Amino acid sequence: MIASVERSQVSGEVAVPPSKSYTHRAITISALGPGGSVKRPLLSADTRATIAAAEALGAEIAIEGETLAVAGVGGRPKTPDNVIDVENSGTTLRIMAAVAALTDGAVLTGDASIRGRPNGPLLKSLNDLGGEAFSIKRNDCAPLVVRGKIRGGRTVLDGRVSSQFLSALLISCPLAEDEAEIVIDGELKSRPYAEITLEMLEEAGGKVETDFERFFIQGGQRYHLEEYTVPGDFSSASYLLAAAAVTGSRLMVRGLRPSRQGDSAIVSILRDMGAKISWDQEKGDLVIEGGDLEGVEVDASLTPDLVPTIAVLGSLARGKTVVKNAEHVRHKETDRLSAMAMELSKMGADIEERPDGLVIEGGRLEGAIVSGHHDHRIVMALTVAGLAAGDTRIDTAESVSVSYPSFFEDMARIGCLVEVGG
Ligand SMILES: O=C(O)C1=C[C@@H](OP(=O)(O)O)[C@@H](O)[C@H](O)C1
Ligand SMILES: C=C(OP(=O)(O)O)C(=O)O
Repeated sequence: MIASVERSQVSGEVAVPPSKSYTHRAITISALGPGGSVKRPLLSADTRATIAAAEALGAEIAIEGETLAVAGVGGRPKTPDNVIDVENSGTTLRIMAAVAALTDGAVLTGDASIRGRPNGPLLKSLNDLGGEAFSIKRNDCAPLVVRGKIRGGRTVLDGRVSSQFLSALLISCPLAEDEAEIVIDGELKSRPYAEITLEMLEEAGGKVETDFERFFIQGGQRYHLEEYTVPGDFSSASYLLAAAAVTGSRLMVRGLRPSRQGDSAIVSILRDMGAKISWDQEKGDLVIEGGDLEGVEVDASLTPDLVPTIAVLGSLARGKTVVKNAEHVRHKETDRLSAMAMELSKMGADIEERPDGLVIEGGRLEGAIVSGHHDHRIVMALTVAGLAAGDTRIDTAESVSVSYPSFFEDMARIGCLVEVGG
């Protein structure tokens, strides 16, 4: 589908969708215990893939209005009858591969993007912990074959590629028989996502001891996540906030309470760039007023999903914006450093791709025909660019369903001139 965006202002108020990362974890951890209810979950393509995978592993999950009623497996996931298709969701692939390593085994695969994303460190660790796991094509990518059962033991995990490998092991190891020790090699990228995993495990009674270099996990644990309400998503919020910032508009964004989500850094990044922000943290209401923006330097190690948004903000700000420490942003739905450099260049941006980031000399953007690369975050970021530039067409717009299915409806409701069709 093509999204056509015209120059426009935004106004009024909008509520952010629920967090994708918390929803994945709430479903999985609830499904691994006796079950319970997950309230206000994000229902998107990625989280539906997690629901389907949890069902394949023996849980029963019913969507009842704004709640998921989960009947769990009580610590013993069952061997799936069929291949698990995670579609476009890296989080689902990594977490469910480790959960499948508690069963007799499974085959996991997904769409073309998933079949190009790396899993080497996770496969190594599952083998170190007593399981058997390999990539059919021997390229570390899906299709993956996982055979049980991990028992425990010690493994060294490369932290530089994705935190999802660690999150996956943190969720599965407590249910294995013996104690496990995970030692992180190199800088742990995207650490806040591992912190979200630990927070959710703690909610469910799971215990992990760590100084973030080593993780000690007792075996034979059980989870119980009786009821959990999913918080708002700061990565999704970044597009709404950026839309106000680049168009000089005033917007109230609701559903944003302080959170472990690393992407809550979007608030301080926008402040640093010169946007006026007032935030009632208790209510979760944030009011932003855009205007002239200044370039910033951002270390994206902890916040990879903000990079497309920051690239657009930097292209429209005065002066230089530098994004660094973002090598891992190349291993997402697409290589997002290369995709953003390519597409924003078509809109007239002065943007240079570096091995670990982007250097942008801000200025104006012009309308153009651009590609969303089948990547939800590229599509949403380019929509924001189109709001400032006008006359912009973005292909593969349907991919917003991965994390923010009502994105275009929400944008239209706050005044964005956008039409989706074809
Ligand atoms: O665990 C998670 O929920 C996620 C972890 C991050 O990935 P990496 O750890 O691979 O950087 C992030 O980019 C992704 O959108 C969601
Ligand atoms: C990279 C993302 O998710 P995942 O890794 O789950 O595909 C994302 O949502 O930007």
